[in-house]
Amino acid sequence: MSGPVNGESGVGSNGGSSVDSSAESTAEPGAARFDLVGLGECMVELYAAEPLGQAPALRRSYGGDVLNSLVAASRAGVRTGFITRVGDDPFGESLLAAWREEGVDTGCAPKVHGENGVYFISVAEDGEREFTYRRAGTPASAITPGDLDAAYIGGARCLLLSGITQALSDSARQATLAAARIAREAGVQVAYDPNYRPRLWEARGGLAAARAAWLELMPYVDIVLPSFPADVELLPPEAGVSPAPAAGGAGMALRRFGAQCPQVALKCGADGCRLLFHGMASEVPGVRGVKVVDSTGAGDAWNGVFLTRLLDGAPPLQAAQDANAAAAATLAHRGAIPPKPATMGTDPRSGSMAPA
Ligand SMILES: O=C(O)C(=O)C[C@H](O)[C@H](O)COP(=O)(O)O
Repeated sequence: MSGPVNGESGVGSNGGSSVDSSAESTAEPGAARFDLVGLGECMVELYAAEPLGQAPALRRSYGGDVLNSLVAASRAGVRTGFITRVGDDPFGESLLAAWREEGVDTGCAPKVHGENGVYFISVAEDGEREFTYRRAGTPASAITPGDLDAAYIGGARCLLLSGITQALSDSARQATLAAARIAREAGVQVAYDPNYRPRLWEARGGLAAARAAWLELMPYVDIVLPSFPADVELLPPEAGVSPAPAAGGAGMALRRFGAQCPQVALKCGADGCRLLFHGMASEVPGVRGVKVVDSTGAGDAWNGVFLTRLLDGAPPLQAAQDANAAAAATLAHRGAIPPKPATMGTDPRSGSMAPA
């Protein structure tokens, strides 16, 4: 299965399933219960306009890469579900309520005993974010393959996985792999954002462990959604290629990711993104003139809208343009998830999305 990046719908397959209208698809879009389900952890999010150590008060929201993408996808009009575990502390119920309010199904997000993770956002002058985590031993990080419901995953058209979930614990890494296998078996497309977070991998074997987690998952991945240059580090070293992530630029990175997966969408921050779908390369410039308040969640919104548009049948180029607009809208707000009305129009299927 192949198609030009700016031509026919481009969600193909890495030797397995497909969610587009092509003949290989085993799951009829109409028959699926969900369009997009994701596995991960959502945390309580705390941030302030001032440097964290000087802020007299912090604002509370919530965020977690996969969940952020599901919210963006849900707002863009597809049916979503979140697979996780939620702590029964004072935040648990409000997390579940917030996700439901966004239209994200919580049927596979049981409330269990324990404390939910927390993360703090520090923002540099240019809007670039840094996270401080309090998430060791959280209920979500203790998820195991035994927590997965094969029918839930099999009832979706696409499954979104993340390297952050793999970094949480050994059982969460195994659950990520098990979910991918279930999806492959059921003919469900697998999308994967490697989202390399060195700080999360520190206690678990560092880059070598992160790379091993990436390598074990890739055979099941139909579409990979890395960021440049951060995620380039995960690629196995190549003879003659400098190990510096930015060496060779985004073009070289795209080629190297393309050697691992037939469909690559490489997010390049302010420069937009590059696509490599079945050998067809393309570049989509970012939205110009955006004042970056906080870059948190931009990549996740990008993933959610890109996948939504592909699931809608849009060509990858169009999907990427809409995803760039959604990411730009996110940059204008503090926190991972921007306020609902400011993000996009009420009828997302009717055309383009409007940045705030
Ligand atoms: O770091 C984690 O574990 C989280 O999930 C918290 C954040 O909400 C996302 O990381 C934001 O992701 P970006 O879209 O890449 O800014």
